[in-house]
Amino acid sequence: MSHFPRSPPSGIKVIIVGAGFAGIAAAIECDRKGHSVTLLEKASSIEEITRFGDIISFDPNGARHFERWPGVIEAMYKVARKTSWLDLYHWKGEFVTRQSFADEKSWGPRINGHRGELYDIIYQHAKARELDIQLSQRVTDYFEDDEKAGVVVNGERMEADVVIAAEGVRSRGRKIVLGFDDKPKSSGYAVYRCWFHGNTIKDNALIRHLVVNGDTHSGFIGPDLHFLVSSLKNGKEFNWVFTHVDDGNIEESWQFPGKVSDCLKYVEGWAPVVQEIVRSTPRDARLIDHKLVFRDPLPTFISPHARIVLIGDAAHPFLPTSIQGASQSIEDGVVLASCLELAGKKHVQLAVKAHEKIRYERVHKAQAMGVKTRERWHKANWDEIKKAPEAIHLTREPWLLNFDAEKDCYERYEDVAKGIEGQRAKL
Ligand SMILES: Cc1cc2nc3c(=O)[nH]c(=O)nc-3n(C[C@H](O)[C@H](O)[C@H](O)COP(=O)(O)OP(=O)(O)OC[C@H]3O[C@@H](n4cnc5c(N)ncnc54)[C@H](O)[C@@H]3O)c2cc1C
Repeated sequence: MSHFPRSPPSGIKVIIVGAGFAGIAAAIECDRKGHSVTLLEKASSIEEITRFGDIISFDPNGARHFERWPGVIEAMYKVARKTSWLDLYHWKGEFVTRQSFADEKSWGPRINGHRGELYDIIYQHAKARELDIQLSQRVTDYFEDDEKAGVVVNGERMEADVVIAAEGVRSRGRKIVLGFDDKPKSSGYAVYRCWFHGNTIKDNALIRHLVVNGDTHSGFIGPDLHFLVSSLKNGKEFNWVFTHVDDGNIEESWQFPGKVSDCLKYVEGWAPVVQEIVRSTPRDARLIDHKLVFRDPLPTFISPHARIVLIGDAAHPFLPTSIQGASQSIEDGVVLASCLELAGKKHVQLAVKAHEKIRYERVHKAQAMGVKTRERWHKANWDEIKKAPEAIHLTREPWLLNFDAEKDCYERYEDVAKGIEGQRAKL
């Protein structure tokens, strides 16, 4: 048993499928709340999980939970970007506005950094907690009845009180929850993403300012495209991403290679700085073209017997412009673990139903914000923006960001649970 603070054992056995941010956060939170956890991940090594990806963002509503995992937030601060602003430019290069996030300090920490590095910090914490994390475990099926739930993994059945399906956008858990196979659709957008050493451009007169003045964070907004650039670790590392209209061919993978020549076509006529950033991408840099999938909001996150729960991208994939995908996936684990703690082993199904009630509306409200920001950016009316530049600021609302999912759950659980029981009594 690890030395980290932990509630008394609840006797609740939880299987979690997928050790992405949603799964690993749920595992840590379940451990904190005294549940017994097995985390199954199909990747065969931690390197396989951390190898892919680039910039990822946790807003205060997500990152505040890292403060409760000893040592995690301190380690993250060392590798995270140290900016408290976003500089926004017209696509031809004219500076428009600086959005400051400094006032949000009291809402909690903001963490923006390399997905692999941040993940590794959480993973090491999970290991230090002595969690049962099993790699090379590809779950192929789910089952449940009124008494238990389980998974089929490597041909074997494994059972628990609750199963959490956290396998990302291609979740197999969706089938048992929805009752049918829900195929992803193209969102009509894709993202080119790239990360390389800041040194590569430190002698390039046109763009060196992006890496020789400490950390930076800028966005260039144009018709149907936005281009975000940032530097971290005092300019030692550099990354750019841009969302663009896509042909609808969904290759739902983070490994689809992109080409600089293709990227340049999208930014033809854009500010010389933007074109130079793309042109300067080293040949050996990891440049990927990630097709964004669209999924209709699910009618439910939980299975008919309320013993299997979808969390993270499996339940609700987010657009990058929402900047909430990762944070909401952390909130999911926090709320589910808390509901199970408050309900106790005898009322696991009530806990699962309460989790859904607590999460459903908030998650969908947050999802809708990503669409709004993308529309405001891609269809910007520049005459109007000249008069009121803050019209292209990211929407930063306290209901979403100044929010403690654990506290909220502790406060609301009893009422929510009573509501569910009341409804059942009426049937
Ligand atoms: C490789 C990768 C790179 C990414 N890079 C970025 C990025 O750079 N920036 C960004 O903003 N977002 C990125 N994302 C998405 C981001 O991590 C998620 O949107 C968000 O963090 C929610 O995470 P999640 O845990 O729900 O899903 P995911 O992060 O997709 O994690 C799902 C996990 O489940 C595992 N899994 C899937 N199927 C099974 C199965 N049948 N059995 C067992 N395990 C299974 C997967 O291997 C994966 O580890 C990336 C996702 C992945 C998988």
